Amino acid sequence: MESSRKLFIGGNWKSNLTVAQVNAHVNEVVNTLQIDPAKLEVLVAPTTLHLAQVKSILRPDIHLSAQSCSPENMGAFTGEVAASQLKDFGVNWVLIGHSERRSFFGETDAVVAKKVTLALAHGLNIVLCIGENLSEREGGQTFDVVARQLNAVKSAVTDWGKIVVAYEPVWAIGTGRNATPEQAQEVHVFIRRWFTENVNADVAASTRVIYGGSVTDVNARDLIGQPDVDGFLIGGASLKPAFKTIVDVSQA
Ligand SMILES: O=C[C@H](O)COP(=O)(O)O
Repeated sequence: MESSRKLFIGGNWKSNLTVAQVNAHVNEVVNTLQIDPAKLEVLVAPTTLHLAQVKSILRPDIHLSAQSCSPENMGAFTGEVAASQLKDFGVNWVLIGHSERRSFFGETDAVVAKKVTLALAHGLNIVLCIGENLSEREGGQTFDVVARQLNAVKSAVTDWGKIVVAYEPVWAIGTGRNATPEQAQEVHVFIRRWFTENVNADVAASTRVIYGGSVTDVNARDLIGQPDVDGFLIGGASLKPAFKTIVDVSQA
């Protein structure tokens, strides 16, 4: 990355870790990260069940995030946690639109937009996840899919300053097959152009666009070297000591 945008690295723990493992990982890895606050913001997203535990031990300079929020306000919605409840509890970030929510739990673009509306209404910051699946990439539809997913939230977003966009090609998530630096850069440039054409040049220049999909301590350096890759959303490697190495090489 070569810009005035501050780097952003998120660890999405997905549906992983026990209570004991959460304690060990926060104490031994997350809380020992070396973070230059002028250069980098770091976020961790444990399961909803572990938010309280992590909140009680996490370093205050690291953002705590939920992995999802309800598309509805508080009320009779069994199993859901409302954006207002996250905010009330002291969680200021939420991941929205992750491909696992979209593909395994049927979250449509419309549901994603409802969540974005409520999250912003209640003052949350959002990591908005977008990206194409393998057949869409092979069919040459990557830009169409990414544009469709951005168009779906456009009218819901009242403040792009509260949003980090995570480009996560589905075919790269958890597969060990990361996008090449050139593939990531190409889509990030497209996303920035979408901002120029659909929002404005300031938002295009200032919005962080991070990459997710099989990021490791081995490939992070090359990916972060791309001018429009502003950081990472990391799944598997965020559960390991490799997270520390990724943070280190990204700031170097
Ligand atoms: O949210 C994170 C992404 O799904 C990437 O997961 P991964 O690093 O395990 O491929």
